[in-house]
Amino acid sequence: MKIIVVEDKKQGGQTAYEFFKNELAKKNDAVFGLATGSTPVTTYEAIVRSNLDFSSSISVNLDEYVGLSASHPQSYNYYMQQNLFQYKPFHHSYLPDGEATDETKEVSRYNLIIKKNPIDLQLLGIGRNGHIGFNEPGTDFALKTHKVKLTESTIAANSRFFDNEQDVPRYAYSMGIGSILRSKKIILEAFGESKAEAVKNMIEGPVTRQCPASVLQQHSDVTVILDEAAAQKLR
Ligand SMILES: N[C@@H]1[C@@H](O)[C@H](O)[C@@H](COP(=O)(O)O)O[C@@H]1O
Repeated sequence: MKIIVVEDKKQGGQTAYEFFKNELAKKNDAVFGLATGSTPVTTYEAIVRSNLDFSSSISVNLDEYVGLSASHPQSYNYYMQQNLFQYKPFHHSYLPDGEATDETKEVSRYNLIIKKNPIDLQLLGIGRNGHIGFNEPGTDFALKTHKVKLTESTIAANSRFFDNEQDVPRYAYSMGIGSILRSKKIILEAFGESKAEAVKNMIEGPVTRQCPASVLQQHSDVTVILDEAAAQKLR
């Protein structure tokens, strides 16, 4: 793993943006794996400020809450529209459908999309408990897309985006770790003290299902972008 420590999340976003720029320069029809949450916001801001053109590229998002429509303000579909797609449209953008009525079909549909569109550059954040996407502690590393029961700690952490904790969906669809690991290049961003423990476990801890992000130690091209606060527990 390569580790880059930046001054703040704005600089972190700029650093991640460079990866997008380099990928597009190699291949204008590249496939980008995209993430949501507060962490990638500065990356999307840097992309929006730039002249990068994604109109020949594909995006595939990591996850979506089960039960939320694409127009729900807390859905990840909505987040992507607001933060990126309205300014930088892709040739095609894929996300799981939170309102799918047949869950088994939805999982197969999404797996087929990932199979047909191998990810060149995957952007990741990390949960306070070490989750990536919505792959919570204990998840089998071989899994592809699956429906996840969110842990209490994730529900509590994500409740800040909702009016109250009761409104946070209890389930999500998530790309599995097996699929994430097949991305050619991965960048993971983490900002702030609340991520320091998960970052330490990811980088210095054993590879264990208890910290899903630790599996990234087994991938050959991972860059971790941290601010000082997120890096503070590293040796
Ligand atoms: N499913 C998302 C993840 O993809 C994200 O990386 C993580 C951290 O979120 P944040 O960036 O808001 O701290 O939690 C969420 O639950």
